[in-house]
Amino acid sequence: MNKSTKIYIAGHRGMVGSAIWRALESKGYTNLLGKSSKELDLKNQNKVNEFFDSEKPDVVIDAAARVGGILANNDYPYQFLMENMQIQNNLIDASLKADVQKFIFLGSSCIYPKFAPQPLKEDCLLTSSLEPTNEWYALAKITGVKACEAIRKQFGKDYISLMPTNLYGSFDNFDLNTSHVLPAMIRKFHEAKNNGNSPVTLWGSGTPMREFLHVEDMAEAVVFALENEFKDNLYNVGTGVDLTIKELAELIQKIVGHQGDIIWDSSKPDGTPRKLMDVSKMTQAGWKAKIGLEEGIQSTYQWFLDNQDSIKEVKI
Ligand SMILES: NC(=O)C1=CN([C@@H]2O[C@H](COP(=O)(O)OP(=O)(O)OC[C@H]3O[C@@H](n4cnc5c(N)ncnc54)[C@H](OP(=O)(O)O)[C@@H]3O)[C@@H](O)[C@H]2O)C=CC1
Ligand SMILES: C[C@H]1O[C@H](OP(=O)(O)OP(=O)(O)OC[C@H]2O[C@@H](n3cnc4c(=O)[nH]c(N)nc43)[C@H](O)[C@@H]2O)[C@@H](O)[C@@H](O)C1=O
Repeated sequence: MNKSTKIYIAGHRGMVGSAIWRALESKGYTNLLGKSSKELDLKNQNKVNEFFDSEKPDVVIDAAARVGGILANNDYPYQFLMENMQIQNNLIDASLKADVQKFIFLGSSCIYPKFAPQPLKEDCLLTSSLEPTNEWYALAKITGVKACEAIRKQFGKDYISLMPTNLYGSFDNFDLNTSHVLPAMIRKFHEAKNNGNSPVTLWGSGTPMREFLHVEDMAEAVVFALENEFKDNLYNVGTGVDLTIKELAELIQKIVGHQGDIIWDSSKPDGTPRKLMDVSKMTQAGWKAKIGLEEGIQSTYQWFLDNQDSIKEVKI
């Protein structure tokens, strides 16, 4: 890919989009384009079409979405379904009309069925029913994958979908109602440590298993996908390693240095029991994750400490 290629990163202020921006900049890409949601609401089809008409990007990376943890997904099904479909439909359709040559769509591991065989292979998509806490978000993401696949099939364009596992890192959302588990645990253990090692309440049973990928690894995967032509439309992106939520809690408790009790609140949902990615397609393509979980949590905790006054708290 030419370093002056015009690349539009939708969602460039988010955790993933900003990491992609930094990764591209550090590799010498000079023609990056981004708009905040205030400057361009991607739910507005007319505005999106006007933006594509005037800017004419060569490449589009879609890291814009309504994103949240298990509770936000469960409590706001309409926003997670509709906003995500609106954003991605407008971006994908405008890209096709504007003759964008390469489009990278970011989905999520929750597109796969709740009880699919582990590790999750790309071809288990649509083989059985979804996890109820996030089926709305998953359905939106599945339609995004299928729209890119349809364009690939019908128009022969290089539109691909990457399915990240659970992500974490700097610029994450630390709002305790809407965040994912890893930033929530960092904040809860940190605040409890500073409160005389008071007990920390976590959600569910602690038995579900999750796989975590550092956002800088995710950004590297996107750059890899940008610079290489993939033969297929759908690729999982993860580490291929998971752990229980209880093990994650003990690791974060150790890193933060909290010494109190952990209480498990069984009134909160567990979600899917396990969603470990089969990452062999990406490995065969030539990409693999580099940042270990303990190292990644340590640097994320350090980032949290350095940015406590300005941490992001997403409200819905
Ligand atoms: N975080 C995770 O664990 C995972 C994330 N993903 C996927 O990665 C992608 C990025 O997620 P992440 O970075 O974590 O999310 P963030 O919430 O950090 O960022 C999302 C970005 O989307 C933008 N956005 C949202 N709505 C609109 C809108 N209506 N118009 C314009 N822009 C909008 C926001 O822009 P602004 O800041 O300007 O408001 C924001 O910068 C998403 O597709 C998500 O589904 C997949 C798996 C796991
Ligand atoms: C990325 C992914 O993210 C979501 O799926 P999820 O993995 O279930 O989400 P999560 O990170 O919020 O929780 C993981 C596990 O952790 C437990 N848990 C314990 N204590 C806290 C806690 O304090 N906060 C949160 N959020 N979870 C907690 C929680 O009960 C669950 O068992 C989907 O939105 C989905 O759409 C999606 O794509």
